[in-house]
Amino acid sequence: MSVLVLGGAGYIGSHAVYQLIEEGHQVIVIDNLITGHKKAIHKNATFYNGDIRDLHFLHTVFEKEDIEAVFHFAASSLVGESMEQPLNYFDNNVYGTQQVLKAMVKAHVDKIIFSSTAATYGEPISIPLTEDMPAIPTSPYGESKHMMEKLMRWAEKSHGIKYVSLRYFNVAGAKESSEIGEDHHPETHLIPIVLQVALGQRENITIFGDDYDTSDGTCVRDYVHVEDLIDAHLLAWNYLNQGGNSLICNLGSNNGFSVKEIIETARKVTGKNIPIKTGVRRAGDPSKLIASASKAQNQLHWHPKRTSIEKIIIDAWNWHVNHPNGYGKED
Ligand SMILES: NC(=O)c1ccc[n+]([C@@H]2O[C@H](COP(=O)([O-])OP(=O)(O)OC[C@H]3O[C@@H](n4cnc5c(N)ncnc54)[C@H](O)[C@@H]3O)[C@@H](O)[C@H]2O)c1
Ligand SMILES: O=c1ccn([C@@H]2O[C@H](COP(=O)(O)OP(=O)(O)O[C@H]3O[C@H](CO)[C@H](O)[C@H](O)[C@H]3O)[C@@H](O)[C@H]2O)c(=O)[nH]1
Repeated sequence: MSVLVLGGAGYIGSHAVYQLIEEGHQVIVIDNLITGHKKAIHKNATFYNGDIRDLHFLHTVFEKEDIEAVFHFAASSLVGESMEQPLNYFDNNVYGTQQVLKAMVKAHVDKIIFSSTAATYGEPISIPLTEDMPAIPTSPYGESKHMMEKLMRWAEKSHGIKYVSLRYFNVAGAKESSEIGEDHHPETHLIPIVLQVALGQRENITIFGDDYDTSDGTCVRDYVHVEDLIDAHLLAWNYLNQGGNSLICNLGSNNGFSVKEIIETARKVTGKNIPIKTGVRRAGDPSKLIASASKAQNQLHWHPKRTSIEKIIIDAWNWHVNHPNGYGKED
């Protein structure tokens, strides 16, 4: 039997595909390559180029392949873009997931592991964030992910589909072997941008606000290594296979780093002087996001192994040095 990875050509999905194949699983990938890269897909995966909103296409894949579980990474995921194009975000993320669930019902596939986000919480009422805190998203992106969680809940009640919704905090790093890594156009995430400055591809990094109520005035985030994150997905799948109930879980480290601390660590790792500029706050940025990771530890037995911020930045740096133009030109 096979695992179906939706969005398996993207940054996080491609790491899931590699890890699943390395652990001996058969993998089917669906991706429309809107932000993903064909070259990021493991050569032993079976690839279908298509859109999760196309129900007829999904039925064809589910009929052809013997699928036992779905790992769902396919989504639009930029907070700022979602503020400008809210309806596109609901279309791709909510309608897309609805079609996936319909196809699963028809094909009698009853397990899904799904990418959610810390953006579902909105402004934190206290730190660290626990899963029982209210979800009051401040962007259409966060709202769309919260709606996806609600779709799952009702699909479980009526159709028995079990899910684990993993609320990622800030995902960073790359596969230790540097075969795959992060390549977004445009890039908006802090760590890859800082490393592009170190590589000489950008002149400086603009810090979005240094007047927050944090130790050095810059925003604090909880960074998780992409490979640790994928470990949690495999554990979540195992948990469902053992009869576990559907679950919503944070994936973070209980630990936060400020923007300035990230830049300082990147200077040490790369040995480069990374020039900074201080800019205004970015709309919608909460000052501090730190996860309580207790639920993932207790329920999934998730114990991340690559928690030092140096390790996360070293692996990201190795990817950038070995692939200065990312995946380069597509075939
Ligand atoms: N990167 C982060 O820090 C972060 C944090 C929280 C949650 N997430 C979530 O994790 C998931 C993966 O994020 P990522 O950073 O790898 O993003 P990404 O853009 O690199 O990957 C998404 C993949 O899904 C594909 N895709 C998008 N819409 C599709 C559709 N309609 N049909 C088929 N394929 C489609 C894209 O082509 C791409 O390959 C997303 O759901 C995102 O919301 C990411
Ligand atoms: O050029 C930059 C880019 C980012 N930042 C700052 O760096 C921090 C991290 O920003 P990222 O864009 O890397 O990440 P976000 O925290 O905004 O968001 C990420 O994590 C969230 C959950 O915590 C969501 O899931 C979202 O999808 C994902 O992109 C923020 O304070 C941001 O203001 C800068 O100062 N300059």
